[in-house]
This record gives sequence, C-alpha cells and structure tokens, in this order.
Amino acid sequence: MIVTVTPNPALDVSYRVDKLAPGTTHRVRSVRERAGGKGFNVSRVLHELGVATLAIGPVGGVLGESIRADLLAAGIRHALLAVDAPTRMTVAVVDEEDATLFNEAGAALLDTEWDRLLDLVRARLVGADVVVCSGSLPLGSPRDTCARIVGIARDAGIPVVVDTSGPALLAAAQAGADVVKPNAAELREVVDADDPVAGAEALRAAGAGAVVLSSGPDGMVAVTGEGRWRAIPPFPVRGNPTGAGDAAVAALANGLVEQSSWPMRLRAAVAWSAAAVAAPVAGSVDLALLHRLYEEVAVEAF
Ligand SMILES: O=P(O)(O)OC[C@H]1O[C@](O)(CO)[C@@H](O)[C@H]1O
Repeated sequence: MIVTVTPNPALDVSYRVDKLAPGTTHRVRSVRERAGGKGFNVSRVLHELGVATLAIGPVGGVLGESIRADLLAAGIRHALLAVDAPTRMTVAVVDEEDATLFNEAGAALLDTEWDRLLDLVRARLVGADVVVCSGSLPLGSPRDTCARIVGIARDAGIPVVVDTSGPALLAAAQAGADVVKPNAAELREVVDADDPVAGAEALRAAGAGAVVLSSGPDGMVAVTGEGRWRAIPPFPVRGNPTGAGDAAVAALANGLVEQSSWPMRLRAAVAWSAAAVAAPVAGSVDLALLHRLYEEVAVEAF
C-alpha cells in the first residue's frame, strides 16, 4: 500500500474555455471540481490503476468537507485530520493550447495540528510499503514538515518519495528522502548549479537517495546511486498538463513497491505522466494511451 500525505490540500476547480485571453471576459464551457493537492492526486491515479493507497491530509471549512465527500465518492481510502484553517481552492483554466493555474497559498495550521497530522501518519503506516509527501506547504508552515514525515517513514523502515519545493525540498533531501522529484526551476532554487545533472548530484550529496528531474514534454532524468538514465516520451501529447507530475510520482512510488529497476521506473513515470496530460483533469490518466506510451518510451543510460 502507498500512503500519500498532502500537507496543503485544495479543492481543484477546472474551467474549460475556448481561448484564454487576459483582460477579457470568458464564457466557461464546463466546470469540474474534485479533491486536489498533489498527494491526493497521486492517490487518485494509484486508485484508478488498481494500486492500494491511503490518502492523508488536513481539511477544514466548507471546501474541506467537499474534499472529504469527493474522496468518499471516488472510493479512495483516506484519513483526514479536521483542522481550523479553511481548505484552499485552486483554479485551472484550460483552453485548446494549455492550462493556466491559480493556486491559493493555503491557510496556516496550528503547531498542535501539525503534530496531530504527523501522529496520524505514524499511526497509519501499518501495511504501508511506500510513503509519498507531495505538494506545497501552507503559508507560514514549519519548513521541516516533509522532512519530519521522511523521518517517521524511515524510522518505520518505509521508503519515501517527496515532491515539494523550496526549503521544504532541501530539508526532505537532508532527512534522507529516497526519491525527490523537482523540476529544473525547483532544483535551481535549492542547489547552486546551472547544470541540472550537477544540481541533482548536489541534492543527492545533501542526502536524497535519488533525484528524478521532470522536464514536461521532454521527459525525465533519474540521477541515482545505481546510475543515470534519461527517458523521453515517444510523441507529444496534447491536453491538460495539470497533475502530470503527480502521475509521475505515483509511478515512482509504485516502482518502489514493485522493486522494479530504475529504467523501468523511469519508463513508467514518463508514460503515466504523459497519459495524465491526455486526461481532462488532474489525478487521472488516459488508460489506453498509457499502455501505448509504456511500450514506446525510450530509456537510455548516460
Ligand atoms: O501544493 P501546490 O504546489 O500548490 O499544488 C497543488 C496543485 O497542483 C496540482 O496537484 C497539480 O499538480 C493541482 O491539483 C493543485 O491542487
């Protein structure tokens, strides 16, 4: 089972418009709402693909209740901590070309609520094979929140995948996260290196076991203790890239459960990620495309 922790959940609202043009009025063609935040998306992708998962996160207010109801309706196992702070909203405006995101920061939790969230994680690790900590932290959060989750999982002998940014990413790497998945900009923010591979090695030197660098449509690079690999999608996939990184994290976590080789993990991460672009909303993958992509992703050592 893969336990995901979402420190900063969100109700994800997706607006479909014909063409996004700042400074004009848009007629919204369709509205979709679902429980979001990166860790919840990871759980949703795993659940869709038949992988056992438990989604953990703090929720508050009316949007927090919407998240609870949505996870329940989707049949995704969850353990939510009720907190005072109201859960945030994110808005993705999707047109023919691309997706434009508006992510609220998220309201601060009390220190005692963070402690209770970590207690909840600790209590729900029975039967867990992998822990994922994914997404931003609400404003004013202790920067070591993901690092503390890494510590809890490692104490229990469970590998951890972390997808976050800024000081929280660095702290998680220093705490010994087994896999971290920054993009080039997130990597540059925390290590002093222009070259992404040198940056990934610097993050490994800081304590991360492996670094998987995502480059959107250009694929991914894995810099690990066992070697370095590059994986490239066989053809461009158009659609909504929101949540593509979450699908990649789901694949990496699943690869740890299956103890597959790094080339196989990276192949799956690129295939799941590209298949997520073809799905209309974050947290889903286009299943038919996934199987095709998986066969055709090119992986090479370098
Ligand atoms: O925690 P953040 O970095 O703000 O990311 C949250 C957002 O990212 C997404 O997970 C897409 O990756 C959205 O579903 C949205 O909830």
